[in-house]
Amino acid sequence: MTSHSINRLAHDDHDFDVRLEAILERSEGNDPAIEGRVREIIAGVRERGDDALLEYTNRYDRRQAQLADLTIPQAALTAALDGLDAELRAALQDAADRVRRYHEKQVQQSWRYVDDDGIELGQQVTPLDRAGVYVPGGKAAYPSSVLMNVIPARVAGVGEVVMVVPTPDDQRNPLVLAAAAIAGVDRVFAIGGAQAVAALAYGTELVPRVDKIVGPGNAYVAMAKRLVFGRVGIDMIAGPSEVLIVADASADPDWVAMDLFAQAEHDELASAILITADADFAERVAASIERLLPEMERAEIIATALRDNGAIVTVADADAAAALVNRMAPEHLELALADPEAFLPRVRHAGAIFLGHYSAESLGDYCAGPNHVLPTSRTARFSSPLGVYDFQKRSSIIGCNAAGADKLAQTASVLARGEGLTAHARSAEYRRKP
Ligand SMILES: NC(=O)c1ccc[n+]([C@@H]2O[C@H](COP(=O)([O-])OP(=O)(O)OC[C@H]3O[C@@H](n4cnc5c(N)ncnc54)[C@H](O)[C@@H]3O)[C@@H](O)[C@H]2O)c1
Ligand SMILES: N[C@H](CO)Cc1c[nH]c[nH+]1
Ligand SMILES: [Zn+2]
Repeated sequence: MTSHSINRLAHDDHDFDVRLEAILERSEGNDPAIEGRVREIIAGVRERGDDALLEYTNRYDRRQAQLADLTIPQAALTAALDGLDAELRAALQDAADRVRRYHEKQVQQSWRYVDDDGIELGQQVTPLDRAGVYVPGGKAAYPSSVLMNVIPARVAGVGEVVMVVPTPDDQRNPLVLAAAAIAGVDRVFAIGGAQAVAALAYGTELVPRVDKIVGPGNAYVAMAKRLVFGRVGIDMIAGPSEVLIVADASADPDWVAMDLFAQAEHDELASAILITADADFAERVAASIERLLPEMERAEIIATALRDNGAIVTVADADAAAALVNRMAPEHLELALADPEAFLPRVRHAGAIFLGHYSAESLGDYCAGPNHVLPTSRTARFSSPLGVYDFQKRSSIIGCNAAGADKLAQTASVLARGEGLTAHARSAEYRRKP
């Protein structure tokens, strides 16, 4: 064992399952203490509106704000964009263009058809009236998350896009504001955490109530979204970042180590796991980790994340690797393999899949085009990347003529009487031919 920085597991260890589950669970964020605090914050905002919003903002973001400071005016967004260094502005614009082009392919259209009985059926697609976008900002600023959240909403045709972003220590991030200008946000509030989610869900005098809240965030944000779901829609639970890399000896150990670091540097709760069937390659990645870690600017965060939620797992073969991938249902899956296409059909659960040595997750995080807001904590088993479809709703369309209604009413009245619902039955029977 050359590595002290990351957990080492072998699939045939007697305690493999227990250790793996412990590692995976740690980053799931189901801490009862967090739930208790978030419930309190939500109740505070519901009951005391802006007073509570301001109080929690000053407490948790270490601010000395007045209520007026919680609104970031459009002029500040434009000024941030105008003040941006040319290279940064071009990069933001390039990323925005790529993200828009990808998401335009996701637009769902309304459709209709006439069935054999002359009944017109269909689905009408409409955008949300108002969406709330959470942009994380506690430990790092995420202009890329502004683009990833707002552009699909705009492509869907959402009426109003309201963005919230925490502003710790009263420091606004100009790149985040510039991204909001490029993406076309309608209103921005300098608030974050559970209090921002509660304000968007219930509305306060300052913050308008939205129909759906989207966007990633830390354990407080994820818990708040869970708790307001039903009152408003939510996209998914997108918590701390995760990467799972399946690699063989054709991969460069330094590239693999850096890709693990890239997600570990987000957060102490981030998860970074390598699976390989090559024990010698596992040793080489472990050595790369030891050598490269001290060079990292965020070495402390990376070291904690690797120690708590990181692992190098050695398995017998590709079948065992595939079974583990689907069990972990990772947010990001890198297939750093000589033949990634051969492995791809085995993958059933993953938020985003990166094929081959050149498809680094970091490229997808910023600018490849697909969304970087992805299901975490194994929710890729039932949930998908954020997309235009999250901002569109569907209404069913049913249009009967007299002949079609006569046909349907026969079936409907029989079933309604079977259910003992006579008003339903008679309503249907009125539509029958005399
Ligand atoms: N899945 C994705 O697409 C994606 C993208 C970017 C970032 N992320 C993840 O988002 C997360 C961002 O987390 P972050 O912390 O940097 O920013 P954040 O905006 O999610 O959280 C900051 C807020 O947390 C609240 N908070 C912090 N400590 C608290 C406490 N003790 N009690 C109550 N509230 C508290 C504060 O209100 C603060 O405003 C990271 O885990 C990162 O991995 C995910
Ligand atoms: N890896 C994060 C979650 O998908 C996205 C991100 C933003 N900036 C850098 N990375
Ligand atoms: Zn990232």
